Amino acid sequence: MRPLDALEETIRQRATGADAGKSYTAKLLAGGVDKIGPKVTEEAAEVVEAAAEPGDEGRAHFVYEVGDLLYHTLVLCRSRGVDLAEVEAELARRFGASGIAEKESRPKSN
Ligand SMILES: N=c1c2ncn([C@@H]3O[C@H](COP(=O)(O)OP(=O)(O)OP(=O)(O)O)[C@@H](O)[C@H]3O)c2ncn1[C@@H]1O[C@H](COP(=O)(O)O)[C@@H](O)[C@H]1O
Repeated sequence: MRPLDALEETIRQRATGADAGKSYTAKLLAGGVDKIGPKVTEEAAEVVEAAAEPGDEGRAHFVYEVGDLLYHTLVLCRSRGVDLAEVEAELARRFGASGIAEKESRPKSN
C-alpha cells in the first residue's frame, strides 16, 4: 500500500469514533472545515516559505512541510467526504483532456 493510501485509511478510521482527546486527526475532524481550513492555509504558507530555504537542510525542511500539507489536505478531504481516488480521477480526467496520457502511452517512433 502506498504511504498516501495508508495515511488516508488511518484518517478514515479516525473519522469513525476515535477519541478527539487522544487523536489529533479526530480533533481536527470534530472541528470540521472551520478548524481544518485554516490549518491547510497555514501549512501551505509554510511549504512556500520552506521552498525558499537553501541547501540540503532547506530541502529536507521543504519535504517535511509538504508532508504536513498533504496530511492536512487529506483530513480536509475526509471532512468533505472526498476520497483520494476521486481526486486522482479528476487528475486523470485532465490528463485525458490534454492528451498527455495518450502521448505518454503511445510507443515512441524513431
Ligand atoms: N501525518 C500526520 C501529521 N502531520 C502533522 N501532524 C500534526 O499536525 C500538527 C501540526 O502542528 P501545529 O504546530 O501546526 O499544530 P498544533 O499547534 O499542534 O495544533 P493546532 O494548531 O491545530 O491546535 C502537529 O500536532 C502534528 O503532530 C500530523 N498528525 C498525524 N499524522 C498522521 O495521522 C496518523 C494518526 O494520527 P492521530 O490522529 O494523532 O492518532 C499518524 O499516525 C500520522 O500518520
